[in-house]
Amino acid sequence: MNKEIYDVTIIGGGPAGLFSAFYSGLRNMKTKILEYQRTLGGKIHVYPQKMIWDIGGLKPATGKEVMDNMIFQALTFNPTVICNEKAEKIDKNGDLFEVVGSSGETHYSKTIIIAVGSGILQPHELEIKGLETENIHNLFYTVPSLEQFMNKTILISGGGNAAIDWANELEPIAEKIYLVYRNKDLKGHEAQVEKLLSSSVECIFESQIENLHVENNYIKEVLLKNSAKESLTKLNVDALIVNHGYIRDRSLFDQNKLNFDLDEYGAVNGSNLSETSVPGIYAAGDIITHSGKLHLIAGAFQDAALAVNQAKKFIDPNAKEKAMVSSHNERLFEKNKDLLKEKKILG
Ligand SMILES: Cc1cc2nc3c(=O)[nH]c(=O)nc-3n(C[C@H](O)[C@H](O)[C@H](O)COP(=O)(O)OP(=O)(O)OC[C@H]3O[C@@H](n4cnc5c(N)ncnc54)[C@H](O)[C@@H]3O)c2cc1C
Repeated sequence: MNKEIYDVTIIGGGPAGLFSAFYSGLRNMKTKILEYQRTLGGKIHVYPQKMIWDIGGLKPATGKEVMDNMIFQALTFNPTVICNEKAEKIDKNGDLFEVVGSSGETHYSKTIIIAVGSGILQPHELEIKGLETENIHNLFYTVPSLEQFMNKTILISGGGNAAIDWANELEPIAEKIYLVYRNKDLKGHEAQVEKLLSSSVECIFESQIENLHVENNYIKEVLLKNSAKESLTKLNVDALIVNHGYIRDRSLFDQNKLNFDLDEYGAVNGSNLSETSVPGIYAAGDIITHSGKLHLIAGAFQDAALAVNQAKKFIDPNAKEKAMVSSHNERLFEKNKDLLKEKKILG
């Protein structure tokens, strides 16, 4: 059997995995990315139309714009990308790591970067006794585009950050927004909660969805039950958006034959150089916790560059500690010439 061996296999194609792929290319490493979802981008797929302000040097951009740029950058050095592939377990055989994927394929690698974020995220689905909800066309678990909700009457169910953010973002364009939450106090960031409570969004607290009236696979009416008063209210809606949190699949660590040091929440206890407790395996992004951890995209980038530098040294102890800055990096010389010509700086 022909075993294709990679210098680094990156598990997860979100911000941490994507920047790891760019950086490992910069360091001339043969790179593979494994991603469970159909497409790269990670959890930014949950908020493609939210504005992101806190990435250094970048103008405010939507999640989708940031994601597209990160994917473009990650592909600079042509890594092998395998989507629809869940990494199910990691073993070690001699000097090589073996990642077993859901396709049945084994991926061979000298080092690994774990960039699985909070794991594979699946939304908690709405459960109504006796009702199949799968084929309902106007029931949503994410907001793929704001436009489709223009001038619509929308009910949002949930009281966490995502539900509150969606309500705030849809408020200026929707006809009417209701937000229903089973508790009294919303759980989101203070500023966003304040914004919501002073907006036209009608909040219905201590209430939950009791039933849906569905015609031809479209919800026409939602029945809400108030748990304090035991009363029922009917709402006519054009769309229902549900955010009741996510199921996080971190089964990659279930067998944990390699003895990863994990914290009580299942995150990898690592060093602030992105090392895990297993030599040759590094971690980056939301999955790793260390004393300098920054749970932002910018923090994922820093973890990723450090993880790649450590992986490079693991394979070749004589390798330089870090890559040359990109403006001097020899792998970019030719590309730089073309870009400078495009910008008419070079003739
Ligand atoms: C609503 C919301 C708004 C946010 N806003 C901002 C913001 O404005 N600015 C900011 O800096 N940050 C923001 N964040 C945080 C930011 O999105 C995360 O810090 C960042 O996505 C972490 O990147 P990651 O690559 O570590 O993980 P993720 O983005 O979660 O990517 C992990 C990837 O790994 C894949 N994966 C998981 N397990 C496996 C497996 N076993 N096999 C194969 N693939 C697997 C997943 O499918 C996923 O694609 C926000 C987060 C949320 C939820």
